[in-house]
Amino acid sequence: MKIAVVGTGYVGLVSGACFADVGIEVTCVDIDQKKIEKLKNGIMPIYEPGLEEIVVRNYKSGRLNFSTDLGEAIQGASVAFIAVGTPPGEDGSADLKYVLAVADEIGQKMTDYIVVATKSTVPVTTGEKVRGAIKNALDKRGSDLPFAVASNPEFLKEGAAVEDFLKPDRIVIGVDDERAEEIMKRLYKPFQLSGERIIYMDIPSAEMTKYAANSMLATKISFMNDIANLCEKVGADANMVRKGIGSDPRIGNKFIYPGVGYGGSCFPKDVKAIIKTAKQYGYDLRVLQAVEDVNDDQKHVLANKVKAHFGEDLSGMTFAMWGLSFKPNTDDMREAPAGVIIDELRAAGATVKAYDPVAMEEAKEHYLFDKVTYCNDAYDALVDADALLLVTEWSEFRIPSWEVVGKLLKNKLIFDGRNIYDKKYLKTLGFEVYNIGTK
Ligand SMILES: NC(=O)C1=CN([C@@H]2O[C@H](COP(=O)(O)OP(=O)(O)OC[C@H]3O[C@@H](n4cnc5c(N)ncnc54)[C@H](O)[C@@H]3O)[C@@H](O)[C@H]2O)C=CC1
Ligand SMILES: O=C(O)[C@H]1O[C@H](OP(=O)(O)OP(=O)(O)OC[C@H]2O[C@@H](n3ccc(=O)[nH]c3=O)[C@H](O)[C@@H]2O)[C@H](O)[C@@H](O)[C@@H]1O
Repeated sequence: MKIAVVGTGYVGLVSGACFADVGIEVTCVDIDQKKIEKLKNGIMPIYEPGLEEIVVRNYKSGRLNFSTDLGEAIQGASVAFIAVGTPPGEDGSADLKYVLAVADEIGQKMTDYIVVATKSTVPVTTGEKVRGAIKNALDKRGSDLPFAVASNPEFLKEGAAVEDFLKPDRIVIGVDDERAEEIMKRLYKPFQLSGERIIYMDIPSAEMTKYAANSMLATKISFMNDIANLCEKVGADANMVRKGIGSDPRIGNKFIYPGVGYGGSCFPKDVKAIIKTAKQYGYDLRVLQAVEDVNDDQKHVLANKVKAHFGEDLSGMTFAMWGLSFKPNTDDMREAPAGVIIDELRAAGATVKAYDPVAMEEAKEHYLFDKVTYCNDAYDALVDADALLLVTEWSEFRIPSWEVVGKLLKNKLIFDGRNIYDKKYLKTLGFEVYNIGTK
């Protein structure tokens, strides 16, 4: 079986490599020539654990190819996945220009029946727009080649993307064409090792499922951040409360970790987009508006604690920051809370020395530029700093040498934005620790 994956980013590259790994012939397509050249030379454009190994292995075996030529890639392919970005437009709605450009190009270049499956996160009705764009392009050619559209939203998490793709909780397929359903069933057979994991539904429901899933997860996080902030005020311990509620399977113990707010390329944009969709239909998603508001505020919580300790004016002060990426195990800086915290500290007159195990190049080139001093290692960031701010919970930050930390910092003072440090233990070592609602 042969497929094309158009858009070779976090989702397209991982999906393409994983499909190739189970024996499918895959061509990953991108308009970014440099990215394609890098991949052909075994250089990964993103950091994702386990990705390099399966990309290189499958490229060498010939099952995985990289190209900038969409027309060639879809020749003989049963499915063309659209996996390009859907960034927020100015009004918060998902910008579909990349998705529809690909649909148009497929319509221009297809030569046989093909299933065009949208993997990008797209609002309800996009399936119809994709169908329209392909049909339009075919009409312009005077062609009536048959095709089908499908919605196949992706649920992988960055930092665990390969694992998530190879062992999905579920595979959602929105489809309204029997032939297309059969093709998708065959394609996903290798991922169904234990039991039936495909959920078939109509296309709008599949599109909505993706937004509902991300919105629910974002809701859990904002809810817990709100509760943790209250815990702090009333003298309760958010860690204990988290354990206490998480043990109820109806609530579950995942995604209820308070912190400095959710970031990343998806929760912020998808929550905005679904709110916008609802507005277009005259409906107010009040819960999700609150989720977004709480998250916007939560990104300021750590800097506010710094100011509550030192005062509003931080002129001449230096802060060490451990972690820049929006979560561990990724170099992705999109909507990373670190950016908001850095801006706030700088606006109050402070300077920031930062260290992140993998995201510093990305931060330097695309997001933070020269807003911070980038350090060689975690300890280097502490030299002459007035306090340490833990922003991303990379494993290597969990058990540092407290003796060294205490010697390098000017004050034994820590602002722990992810609740990874034991406040009581550190107190015995002479550290003062502020965190998100735990004792
Ligand atoms: N990043 C993630 O963890 C997840 C993302 N998604 C969704 O998947 C979609 C893609 O997200 P990412 O992979 O993060 O985006 P990305 O920005 O990493 O990658 C998109 C790629 O598409 C390419 N592209 C743009 N226009 C093109 C065209 N006309 N032809 C060929 N290539 C083109 C870009 O050059 C880029 O390499 C988004 O809708 C996102 O919401 C869904 C689940 C997880
Ligand atoms: O649509 C997407 O792109 C993806 O969005 C999220 O994945 P991702 O953004 O990669 O990472 P998450 O692990 O979900 O973390 C998102 C943010 O929430 C924060 N978070 C997560 C969990 C938690 O308990 N507390 C918390 O603050 C993380 O620090 C991070 O900033 C979803 O988990 C994926 O299922 C989905 O496919």
